[in-house]
Amino acid sequence: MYALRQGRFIATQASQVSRFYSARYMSTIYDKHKDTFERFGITKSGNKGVFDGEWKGSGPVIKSINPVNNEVIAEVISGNVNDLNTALDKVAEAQKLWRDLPVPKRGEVLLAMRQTLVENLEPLGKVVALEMGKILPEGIGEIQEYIDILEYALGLSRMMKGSMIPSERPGHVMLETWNPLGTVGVISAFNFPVAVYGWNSAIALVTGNGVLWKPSPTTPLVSIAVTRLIEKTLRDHNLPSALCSLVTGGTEVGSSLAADPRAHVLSFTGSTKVGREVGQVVQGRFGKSILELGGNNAIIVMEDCDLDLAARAILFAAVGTAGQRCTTTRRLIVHENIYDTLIERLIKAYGQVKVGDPLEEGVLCGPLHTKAAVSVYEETLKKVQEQGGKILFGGEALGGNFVKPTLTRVDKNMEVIKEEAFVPILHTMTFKTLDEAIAINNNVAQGLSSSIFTQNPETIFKWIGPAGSDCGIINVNIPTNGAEIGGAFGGEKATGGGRESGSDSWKQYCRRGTCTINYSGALPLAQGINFG
Ligand SMILES: NC(=O)c1ccc[n+]([C@@H]2O[C@H](COP(=O)([O-])OP(=O)(O)OC[C@H]3O[C@@H](n4cnc5c(N)ncnc54)[C@H](O)[C@@H]3O)[C@@H](O)[C@H]2O)c1
Repeated sequence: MYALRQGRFIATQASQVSRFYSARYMSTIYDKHKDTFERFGITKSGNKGVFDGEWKGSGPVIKSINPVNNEVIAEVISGNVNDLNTALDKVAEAQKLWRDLPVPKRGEVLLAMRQTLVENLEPLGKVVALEMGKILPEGIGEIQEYIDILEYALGLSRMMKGSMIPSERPGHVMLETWNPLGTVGVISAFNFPVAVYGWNSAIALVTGNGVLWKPSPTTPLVSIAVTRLIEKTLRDHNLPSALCSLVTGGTEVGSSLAADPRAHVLSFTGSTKVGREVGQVVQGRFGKSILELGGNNAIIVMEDCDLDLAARAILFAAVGTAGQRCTTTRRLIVHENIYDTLIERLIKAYGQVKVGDPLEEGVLCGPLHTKAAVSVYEETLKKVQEQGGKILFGGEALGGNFVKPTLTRVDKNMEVIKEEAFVPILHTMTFKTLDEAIAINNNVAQGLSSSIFTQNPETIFKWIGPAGSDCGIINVNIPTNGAEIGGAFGGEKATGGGRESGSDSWKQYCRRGTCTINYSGALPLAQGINFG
């Protein structure tokens, strides 16, 4: 029965995918979306990928590739280490002016940036979809996230406060101040080519810092588009536009930025492998790092849950963004009594998923970002089978960068499920007791996001308590993805320990000053020490 359904699914998918190559993409992507690119001053070639108050670029030419058909969209002259050096000096110069603005005045500038993004919401979302490969609603959602965090930062501009601390000495006052650190270097990953910059830059700016952005080398166009909008806003406010500088490029520029003491905070989003190196380099120079690294997120499904709700949540969390979110659900831990029922529903739901052009309505799963990711998909499934697991649904590359979202049946001890494969593969397994389920959830190196589906309050409080999930994000009755900007975002263990966005994450972008002011005219010492 399943085989039959699966067979029909493969045929439909294959015909859909081949249509992309033949009809839809005969004209070049750039020409087809010329108006959108021209709106941001992006041409087919010769785009300058460095901004430090002026547009330039002395590094190698990099190509932005459309993941739907691997056609070059446009070329960018990236930056090199010299460009980075100059840009870091320019940001530092601009920051001197910015740090002296009263914080609510900084908030006004952020409000204007928000307005510019609102006016460009759809076109920017489209550039994300074209360059990264995520579906259009998610591309637009990413820009919306940037808008949301700017609103949050505007609120912060009236609320970032220090505290008064009781002093043990008479006639003394102790207080805490929060001042900017200087420059925040942002190195971002391909999968959130705008939102990661938004989360960091909005908070870095409201706290009085300048920002230097090194985006993923595979998504340079949208970083140019965003920087142009920010540049205009800063100029409109008579502020030095180098405050938000950009240096596109690859490993060389990234590693130089990590090593440079002029980047007082280095916010790195990417793989655990690279993040481990970056973290050590920044620590070696006593800089501050915010590390947002890989995840291996699980959903636990308890017997007492609302199964409809769980099934719907799992589908989008595992298949959305073609499995290329740091918070994608990669492991499904299901109570043994409901496993068969849930898997049957999921297989049915997976059969309805439309894989295809991210700009087409109704498509839920776009292509993988690169061809190399297709090999990761195939190799992971090979390992599943070698280690004794089974493929329950999917398991096929569909041509180009397209793959079929896949469900596997694995044992909780298999090595393959300990790795983060950045593709739409969901490993399913069973458990008997809550303790066992929590142990499985925690038994991986990564600690980003986790969820439980249950209606039992005791289970909920155990899950969020000291013997519960060891992740930074601990959800109940919602999936592992879909974080709101109001909370602190980030994870433990090999996810790096960083926190971004809401709550008190803003403090990471600040120098904390503990100030003791003596107005007594005498000199009493702390701890009652008397030197006579
Ligand atoms: N935790 C989070 O918030 C979060 C969010 C998004 C993505 N991610 C993770 O990012 C990964 C996918 O993104 P990716 O493939 O772009 O990651 P990646 O590690 O390959 O690259 C990330 C960035 O690091 C740069 N880089 C590469 N080598 C460097 C070096 N030696 N020094 C400094 N910079 C260097 C790259 O040019 C890129 O800009 C996944 O593991 C995903 O889980 C995590």
